[in-house]
Amino acid sequence: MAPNITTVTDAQAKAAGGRGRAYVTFLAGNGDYVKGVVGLAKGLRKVKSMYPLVVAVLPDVPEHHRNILTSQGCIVREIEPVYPPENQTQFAMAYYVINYSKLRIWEFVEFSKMIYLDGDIQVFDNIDHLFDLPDNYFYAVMDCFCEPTWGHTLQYQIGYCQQCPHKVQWPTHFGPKPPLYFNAGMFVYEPNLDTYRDLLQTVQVTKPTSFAEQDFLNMYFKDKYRPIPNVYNLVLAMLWRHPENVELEKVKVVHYCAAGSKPWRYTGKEENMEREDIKMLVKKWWDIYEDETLDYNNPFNVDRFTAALLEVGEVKFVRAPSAA
Ligand SMILES: O=c1ccn([C@@H]2O[C@H](COP(=O)(O)OP(=O)(O)O)[C@@H](O)[C@H]2O)c(=O)[nH]1
Ligand SMILES: OC[C@H]1O[C@H](O[C@@H]2[C@@H](O)[C@H](O)[C@@H](O)[C@H](O)[C@@H]2O)[C@H](O)[C@@H](O)[C@H]1O
Ligand SMILES: [Mn+2]
Repeated sequence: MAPNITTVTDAQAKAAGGRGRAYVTFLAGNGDYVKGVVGLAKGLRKVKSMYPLVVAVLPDVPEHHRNILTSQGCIVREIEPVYPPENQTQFAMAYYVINYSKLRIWEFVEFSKMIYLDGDIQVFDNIDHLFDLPDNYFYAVMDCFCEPTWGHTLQYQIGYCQQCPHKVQWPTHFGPKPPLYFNAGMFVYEPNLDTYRDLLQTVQVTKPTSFAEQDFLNMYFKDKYRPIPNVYNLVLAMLWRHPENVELEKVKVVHYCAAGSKPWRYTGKEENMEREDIKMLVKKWWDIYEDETLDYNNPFNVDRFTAALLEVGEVKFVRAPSAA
């Protein structure tokens, strides 16, 4: 079984000399998103991240999926679902209703700082330095409003997008420009029990909207949000909506959120999916997913892992005599 993380209070953690750092993702259901999380775990290993990957799993994630994640070195943590109040909202995607459960990750106070990554994200360059960003803010990449999934909004209807605010100006008679809006597939945050309790209480008195927990988090962290460069979360639609804002060779994190772009389901049939850059990014994901040298229990990795620990002198490894 995965190591059990005990929840410590902030005071206890501070007394113990502070808390750790980790990446965290979210997994729901018994479907194929587990492949996304395995790919993410291997991608973080490939870029030699120093920090573990915690996977917050809903109760409906089957044992054998949890075992796969543990065998890939993930820390698997079961969470209870979070449901929004009864509502008539038409979510942009019906399944978005389960994404409110992401809010449970504010309870992981055994860690001082975490980077949340969707399961359909891959990290192609080391981003550990983001953990050193100043505390007390919420860091994420700005989203784009140009996809039809935004069809219900004024921004989309007048062609306004924060990624190119000078192309179509926000009409003054519409009132103040909308605050900067982030994509909630990747963000840097600090777990905190007071914030956690307030998030859960606030969600129950907030009318759900199209982008579910993403809209909610944007409303909740409006005053703490600080944008970080697009290279930390390339929302794929940027490739055809704002190519002038993308330098593909500099991109560190790719978010496979465009319709038809999930690598483990890719057919190339949906709109924009036949693009050469999409095909290249999907192949890059598969190259990592299928690379056995990146498996956690691969002898190559275990030796490297042992060497790293020995180097920092944290543990004394005494090789057991081989059973053979
Ligand atoms: O059936 C599902 C749907 C979503 N997710 C998780 O919820 C995140 C957000 O959903 P998704 O990435 O599909 O939303 P998008 O970014 O494509 O709008 C996923 O990345 C997964 O981590 C999951 O585990 N199982
Ligand atoms: O539950 C709401 C989701 O909203 C966001 O996805 C959207 C958003 O990025 C739109 O801007 C795109 O047009 C769309 O394709 C994409 O699915 C987050 O990526 C996801 O983690 C999750 O919060
Ligand atoms: Mn996503």
